[in-house]
Amino acid sequence: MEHLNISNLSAYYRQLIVNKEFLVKAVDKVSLNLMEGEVLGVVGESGCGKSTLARAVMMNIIPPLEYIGGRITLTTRGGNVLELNKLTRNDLKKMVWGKHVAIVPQDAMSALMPTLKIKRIAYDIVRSHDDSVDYSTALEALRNRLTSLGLSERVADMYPFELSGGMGQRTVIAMATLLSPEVLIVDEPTSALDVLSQKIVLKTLMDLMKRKYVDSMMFISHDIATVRQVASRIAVMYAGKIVEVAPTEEILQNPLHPYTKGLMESIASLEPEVRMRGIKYIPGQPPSLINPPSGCRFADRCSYAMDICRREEPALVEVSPDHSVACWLHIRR
Ligand SMILES: Nc1ncnc2c1ncn2[C@@H]1O[C@H](COP(=O)(O)OP(=O)(O)OP(=O)(O)O)[C@@H](O)[C@H]1O
Repeated sequence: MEHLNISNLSAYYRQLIVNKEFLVKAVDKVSLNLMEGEVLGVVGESGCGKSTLARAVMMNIIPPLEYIGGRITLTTRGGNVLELNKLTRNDLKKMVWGKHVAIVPQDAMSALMPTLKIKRIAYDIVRSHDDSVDYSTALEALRNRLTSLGLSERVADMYPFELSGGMGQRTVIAMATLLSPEVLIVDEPTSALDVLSQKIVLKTLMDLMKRKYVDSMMFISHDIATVRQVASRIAVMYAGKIVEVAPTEEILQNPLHPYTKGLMESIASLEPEVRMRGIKYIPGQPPSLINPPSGCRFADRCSYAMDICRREEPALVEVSPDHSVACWLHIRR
């Protein structure tokens, strides 16, 4: 079953620079889908639009971000189809967020109210999606969820600052998925953690899938080495666009887009700095998203660039089963 279908999604930031308005095309005509049982990794370097994509998929559009166009459909376990881009913010809050699609944003832990205990925060989260739930039901659900994910139920009585980085992240994940949504989006869930905590958080995420607390996951990270451990498919994002999507092993063994190739080479590097930054192997910078080039956005950094690459934008095309790429080297004209 396809839980999420994203088609031609665009979301731009409206920015005022010296009294002149500009649009930052952070997510530009992105199409992706998410199947039941899969973890889709979304990778790309800092600033390519990953967090904006997460917000746009949820339709959590707050100025200066604007929804420009595209369709996001979510199919529930019961087979209902919700078109998220057609719902009001209030409907999304009541009917969709937390219940059918949840997000653990970047730095989620630091966004929690430090003066409230975890149980109170969890109750507020549940109530914002379903105001018929009473406090003791929510608390029992939280305790059960914490223990089934290997956390002590005592966590419920703690304040956010009492939790270590890894434990805090696992608690945030448990709270975000308390209502067992079909889709979970996690944005850089392990970036700020030490290696051991990273492993434990990844295990918690996999446990969520195994126990069917969530049915599918979008795992956003700049770090392919982490993504490859959990994702069944990987989508590579560059300058607001998806440039390649394929099953994890396929994209690791046979990357087609020159940008993806650069990213893959970086995983093999012995230098931690190169592994972290990913794209150091490819000279140059990504283009400005205010006025991106009209052809392929990677053309200026690409050693294979041809005339057409600077003239026309390549569409994301399936070149072999399940393997799509947006690159003129691989698209038949
Ligand atoms: N509030 C904002 N106003 C204007 N531009 C923004 C705003 N937030 C982000 N951007 C721009 O949108 C683009 C995409 O940013 P986004 O945070 O989605 O990227 P990212 O891939 O998630 O990067 P990172 O991993 O560093 O968070 C960047 O060029 C960024 O500068």
